[in-house]
Parts: sequence; structure tokens; C-alpha cells
Amino acid sequence: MEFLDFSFLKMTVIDVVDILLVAIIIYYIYNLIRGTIAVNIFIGFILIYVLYFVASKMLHMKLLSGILNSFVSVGLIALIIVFQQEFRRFLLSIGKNISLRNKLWMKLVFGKEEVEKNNLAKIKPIIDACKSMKQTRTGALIVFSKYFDQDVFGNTGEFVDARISKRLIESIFQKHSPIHDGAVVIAENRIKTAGCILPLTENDKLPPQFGLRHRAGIGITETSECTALIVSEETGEISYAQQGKVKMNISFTELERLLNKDF
Ligand SMILES: Nc1ncnc2c1ncn2[C@@H]1O[C@H](COP(=O)(O)OP(=O)(O)OP(=O)(O)O)[C@@H](O)[C@H]1O
Repeated sequence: MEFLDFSFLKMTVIDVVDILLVAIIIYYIYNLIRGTIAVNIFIGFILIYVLYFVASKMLHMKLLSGILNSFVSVGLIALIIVFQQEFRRFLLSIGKNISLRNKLWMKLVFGKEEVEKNNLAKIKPIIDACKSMKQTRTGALIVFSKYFDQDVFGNTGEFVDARISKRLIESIFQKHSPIHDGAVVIAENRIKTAGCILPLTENDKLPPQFGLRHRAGIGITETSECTALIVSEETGEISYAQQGKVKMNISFTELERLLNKDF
């Protein structure tokens, strides 16, 4: 009687490549959802899949593998539903890599200096506004997105659609402005909305001094392909969030470098 069947361990080069590719995909997905609650669901699903693999391929346990099989086969649809936002980010990040290549082409065609000069003209009013808001301890939250996604940003706040200017940014965030609460969204090189309510991050490992403004700035970068700049009302410190991670207390030189890269 055969107890254990290790025939599946005979591997070809294709099998090794197959395993490597799956490992890369799992690593990439894990990186994408690290620090969010989704990581527990992902680990749970991987464990059930490993159990199913052992029960059906090694131990040939018909009943258990039958039950696990029905779970694994609907699992993919369940995963797509549970990880809606992460799938969205995954697809967006593929698109972003393609548009990054466009940026490189632009640098090759128009020259690096010309492209950077144009970029600096776009970024300067934002940096100047941040310098002034840091001094006056004016709290601000600015989101940078390549495209204006109506579903994400269009349902709350006021539609502005204005040229980016230092004075406009300062006016929006000054304490007596009716739209100073919430975020300004800059997309397609325009100030699109102000007073926008964003999803808050569920990350429980953030510094305790991070309140709602920081949580909203980090939260939006977890679910959408965008970056966020936060000026703290309490300390005047500038933070920069990207893909759910935050750089705290950055200098204006660093801010310029980050905006030049991402905006
Ligand atoms: N969901 C949200 N989306 C966008 N902005 C929000 C959201 N929730 C709160 N805010 C903004 O954050 C402000 C409150 O900031 P809070 O003091 O809680 O944050 P903080 O991270 O401690 O920042 P600060 O250092 O500026 O105090 C609100 O007045 C509002 O403008």
C-alpha cells in the first residue's frame, strides 16, 4: 500500500521557472498589501491552498481534498471581490510603469533639462505654498494623481478645476475658508477639487501623533495610484505618502525631488 506519493517532486526546468514565477507574484502581492488588514486574508488563503495541495497530491485524501477543492475553486472569485482595491492598484501600477517610460522618452526627445524646467514651473507654486503654510502652521492635505478619477475624487468636495497657484492653495487651506477641511486634488496639471473626503488608512502601526489628516493622506495612496503631501497644523512638518507608506518631516529639497519624480 502506498502511503505517500512524492512523484510530484520530480521537477523539470519548466517546473522550476513555474515555481519562481508564482513566488514572484506572491511576493509582489504581499508587498502591495503589506501593513493592511488584507494581508491576513491573503495568508489564510495561501494556507488553505497549501493544505489542499498536501491533502490531494500527497496524501490523496478524497473527502478533505473534495471539500477544500470546492473552496479553492470559488476562492479566485472571492479573492477578486475581497481584494478589489488591491487589484485596482496592481493594474494601475502596470499602467504607471508604462507612463514612466513615456517620461523617459520625453526626456530623450526634448532633452532632460527642458523637461525638468517645465516640471519645476509646475511644482514651484506648490512648494512655495507649502513653505508659507509651514511657517503659519496651516494644516494642508494635497493629493497628486495623474488622472482625475470621478469615482474616487468626484463625489465629495468642491469642483475647482483651476490653474495651480501658490495663492489659490494658500486661500483654500486658510482656516476661515469654507473648503479648508479635506484634501485638494491635483490631477492633469490642474487643481481639480478642494474639501475632498478621502478614505482613512487601517494601518495600526502609524505613529500615535498621526491624526485624521495624515491617515486620510496615507489611506488614499493605499487604494489609488496617487501620492499625498501633508502639512501638519500642529508642527508645520511636511510628510509625503506613497503606496501606503509615509516619509515624515521631509525637507523642501526632498519634496522637490519627490514631486519631480512623481508629479
Ligand atoms: N477623511 C478625510 N479626508 C480628508 N481630510 C480629512 C479627513 N478627515 C479629516 N481630515 C482633515 O484633517 C483635519 C483634522 O486633522 P487632525 O488634527 O485629526 O490630523 P493630524 O493628522 O493630527 O494633522 P495635524 O498635525 O495637522 O493636526 C480635519 O480638519 C480635516 O481637514
